[in-house]
Amino acid sequence: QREDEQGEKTAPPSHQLSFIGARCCVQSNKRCTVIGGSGFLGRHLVEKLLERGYSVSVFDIRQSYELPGVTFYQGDLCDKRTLLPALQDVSLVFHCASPAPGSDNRELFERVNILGTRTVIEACVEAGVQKLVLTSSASVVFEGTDIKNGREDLPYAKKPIDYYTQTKIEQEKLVLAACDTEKNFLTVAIRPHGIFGPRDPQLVPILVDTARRGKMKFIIGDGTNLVDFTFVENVVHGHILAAEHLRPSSPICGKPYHITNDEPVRFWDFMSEVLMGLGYAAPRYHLPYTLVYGLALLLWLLALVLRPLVSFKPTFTPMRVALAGTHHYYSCERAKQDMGYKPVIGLKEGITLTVQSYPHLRRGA
Ligand SMILES: NC(=O)C1=CN([C@@H]2O[C@H](COP(=O)(O)OP(=O)(O)OC[C@H]3O[C@@H](n4cnc5c(N)ncnc54)[C@H](O)[C@@H]3O)[C@@H](O)[C@H]2O)C=CC1
Ligand SMILES: CC(C)CCC[C@@H](C)[C@H]1CC[C@H]2C3=C(CC[C@]12C)[C@@]1(C)CCC(=O)C[C@@H]1CC3
Repeated sequence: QREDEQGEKTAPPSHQLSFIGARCCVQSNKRCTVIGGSGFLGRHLVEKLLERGYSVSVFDIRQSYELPGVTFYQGDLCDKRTLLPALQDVSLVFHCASPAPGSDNRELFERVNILGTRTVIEACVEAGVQKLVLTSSASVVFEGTDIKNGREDLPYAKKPIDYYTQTKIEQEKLVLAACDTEKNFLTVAIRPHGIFGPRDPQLVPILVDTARRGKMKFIIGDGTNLVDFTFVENVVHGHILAAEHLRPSSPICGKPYHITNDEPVRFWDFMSEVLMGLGYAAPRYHLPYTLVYGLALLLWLLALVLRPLVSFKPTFTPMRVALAGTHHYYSCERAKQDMGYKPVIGLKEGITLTVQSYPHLRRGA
């Protein structure tokens, strides 16, 4: 093990890692914990970290898989006592836990994303963790109107489109404000957008379910709006780059970074390609954006009023309609400059890999 100019333990070149990793223990600066590691992004991150010679622990409210070499800690991140054991002797923590965006449960979002993140920061400091990488979201600046090539200096949304976004804003502010080079506690926030890939529980399953119910016939608006969809491996790559560039002298300390595929695509072309890849027809008929948004708002209000009596979940929520009918794509120039980010998988290849990974969602399966 070597030491760099900051006195930090550094890893040997990556070709040595598998050899050393196979034979003995992993260096202390390669011990990390992934909070939310049972989830879609979390599990992909865990797999890549293992591949790169890290020793990985997972902290999550549920355990969704087993992997040799991964220690699981099950618990709620809002509870510091259960969280602390998962952070012992760890120098790096990834925080990618959140309630699902579709849950519309204000109390839950506030508890987990705001109070819980405060707890994560306190626990990291108490346990002597040196680096915290947060999975934020590019949506923290999205208010339901067009964003074209948005950079990180856009202001946070003043009117966030839902509780998920509102609490992701607070979460990001907390983590970035906690960055303290004097105390050697360094933080950074990664803002991905529209993550897709194998095992995604959201985008493709919701899309297929909507198609199977015969509701995927319409294009909201004129269909030319450009959006970022980011293949999960690129998001993982951005997280690992951020962790490895996080040093006291680095420009990335305390900053947010957009991580995208850097290939904005028409929202409806992307949806059509996924649908057709799985054997479903692409949507064809156009509906005016304002009409659909108004209807979605009405349905959402109705669901809210009727909640004590009946529970129903509309497919076309105002949030989904806004995401489907506006431009929202982001520049990842800052990540390219400060940490040499470049997507590792192109959009076309990402779509192919994703479609292939869902044989059970194919038409007729
Ligand atoms: N999926 C997407 O398109 C995008 C996701 N993100 C962010 O990426 C992160 C990961 O998202 P996904 O992997 O898609 O979601 P996911 O739902 O698959 O994973 C989230 C994980 O957090 C865990 N979790 C939730 N509450 C917890 C609690 N109280 N204590 C411990 N663990 C808890 C869940 O059990 C789950 O395993 C989230 O922070 C999300 O906000 C950001 C941008 C886009
Ligand atoms: C029914 C159809 C009109 C739309 C089906 C696809 C949608 C489920 C997805 C399209 C864009 C996605 C997206 C997210 C969730 C899934 C979609 C709405 C996020 C809200 C997930 C969390 C984030 O941080 C931002 C994402 C933006 C894009």
